[in-house]
Amino acid sequence: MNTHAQMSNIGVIGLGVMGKNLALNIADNGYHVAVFDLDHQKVIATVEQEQAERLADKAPRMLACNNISEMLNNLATPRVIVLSVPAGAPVDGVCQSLIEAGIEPQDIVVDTGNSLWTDTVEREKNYRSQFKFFSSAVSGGEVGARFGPSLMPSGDESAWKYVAPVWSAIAAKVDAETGLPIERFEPGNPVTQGEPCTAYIGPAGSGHYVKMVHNGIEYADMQLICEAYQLLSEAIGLSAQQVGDIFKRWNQGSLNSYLMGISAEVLQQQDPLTGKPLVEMILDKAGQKGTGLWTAVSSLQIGCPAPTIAEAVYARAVSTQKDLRVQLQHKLAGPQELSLTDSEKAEFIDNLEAALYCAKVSCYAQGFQLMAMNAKEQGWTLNFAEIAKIWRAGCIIRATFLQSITKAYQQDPQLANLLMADSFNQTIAEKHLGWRKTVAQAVMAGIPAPCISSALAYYDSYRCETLPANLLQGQRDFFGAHTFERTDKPAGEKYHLDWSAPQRTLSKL
Ligand SMILES: NC(=O)C1=CN([C@@H]2O[C@H](COP(=O)(O)OP(=O)(O)OC[C@H]3O[C@@H](n4cnc5c(N)ncnc54)[C@H](OP(=O)(O)O)[C@@H]3O)[C@@H](O)[C@H]2O)C=CC1
Ligand SMILES: O=C(CO)[C@H](O)[C@H](O)COP(=O)(O)O
Repeated sequence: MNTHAQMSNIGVIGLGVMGKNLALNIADNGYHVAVFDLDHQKVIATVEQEQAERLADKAPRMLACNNISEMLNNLATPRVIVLSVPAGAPVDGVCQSLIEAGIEPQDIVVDTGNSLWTDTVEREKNYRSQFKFFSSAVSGGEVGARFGPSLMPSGDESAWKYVAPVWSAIAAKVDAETGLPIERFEPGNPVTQGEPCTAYIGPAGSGHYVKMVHNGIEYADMQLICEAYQLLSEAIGLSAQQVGDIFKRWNQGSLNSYLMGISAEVLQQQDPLTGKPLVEMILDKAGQKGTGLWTAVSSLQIGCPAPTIAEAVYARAVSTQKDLRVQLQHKLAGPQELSLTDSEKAEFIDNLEAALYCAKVSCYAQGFQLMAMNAKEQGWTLNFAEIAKIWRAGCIIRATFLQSITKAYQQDPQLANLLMADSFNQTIAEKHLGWRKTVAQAVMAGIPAPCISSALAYYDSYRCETLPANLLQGQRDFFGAHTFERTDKPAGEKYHLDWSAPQRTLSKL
């Protein structure tokens, strides 16, 4: 990359939560960054933060731009411009401004937002003659963007070769042997050793698809933990503090994950206004920006079951219907509260730990299978061991567990489903009774656990050689002459029974 002293190496447009921190991270790694946002206060704040955090012996690395033309004029060529603006129309708005400001065909625009993957495919085609539209989905939130996110780049391979050194520098790092994150949260002192959590994913759109599924899994992972919280609170009456302690303990074992760790912290935070647990003062209406929904929609469109991800989206939807829940709470009959002895409570907690682990495997199995099926449809070759590897640090779903997924796909890159991997199905064999008891007790206590239970239904469905879809095909043939295949005849041969005729004759179509 050209590092002419007066020119910046990279431009960042959009200095919100992610863009500002990505810009600071890039500067920490020795690159000169030109920054722009519609809100000039954010430009000034970013430059001032770089100034405040920079070591005294270092030269400034952040250039404030008043407009996009100024940015283009101050970037070494070919120019690399990172977009960190909200997904949708703002991305095209900025691309249009870049065209008007004179961006050139060899320049590279990298969309790091949570764009819909099909939009990315279209943009790559639409902007091809004006510049190279590249994408690199990012996960890690504010802290990840600042000190090392997980990055999922895809698109033009020449663009990737050009930006790869920067991406490797700014990405989160893991220890190659253990797969554990190497973290340091010090401005001006980035982690330089270890394996970077970034890898070229594939053709345009594939990185955003993989990030979308990451977020779908994120939704399910979060909801699973929330269900555990509700079960521990309502079925056995633990306080938020006590649930936090259990989560901290689980976070030392096979359930270790960033989300488990932060959930414990949230549960144990005191409300500065009331002194009560903050979680009890937070309104139980969940927000969403769309990536979980897109994952569920994609699974339905492709016909790849991802019920736990879909249930996580529905759980957020039902949470927003607070008024209706308030009205119905006294109208709908429910069972009596569970009455458990101390030893039964201890067993309940152990079973729940097993249930969470098994449900997590089920949910990742759904996400990885979805990626595989869409990749097949799109003609992408995805490397699932690499995908699991780059999720081991930096991203929101980072977890020790991802090292086992990496190994499973390294052993068999063509694994049809994670449940086929012996490392997982053998562990589930040891734990599934706890999972089943948890679901049964949740049902008997009348406490909703849509993700824990749908993950079990998914698992059990794959244990069935025969599903009742035979009856379903019979129903379809009965009312709509939709035909059926027979178990004793070659696949593809269609049969129909004349249900309305007294003789009910069978015909081969
Ligand atoms: N927050 C997170 O944890 C994560 C977010 N993402 C994705 O990254 C992207 C950015 O997210 P985030 O930083 O949270 O969002 P923010 O809303 O915090 O920041 C977006 C910034 O872009 C600015 N902006 C909007 N339009 C333009 C434009 N045309 N030209 C210049 N600047 C513009 C906004 O300015 P203004 O406010 O004045 O409109 C704002 O400062 C989104 O796609 C998001 O989904 C991805 C991973 C994690
Ligand atoms: O991409 C992310 C992390 O990986 C974001 O945090 C995501 O925007 C969160 O999604 P939602 O607002 O729908 O919960």
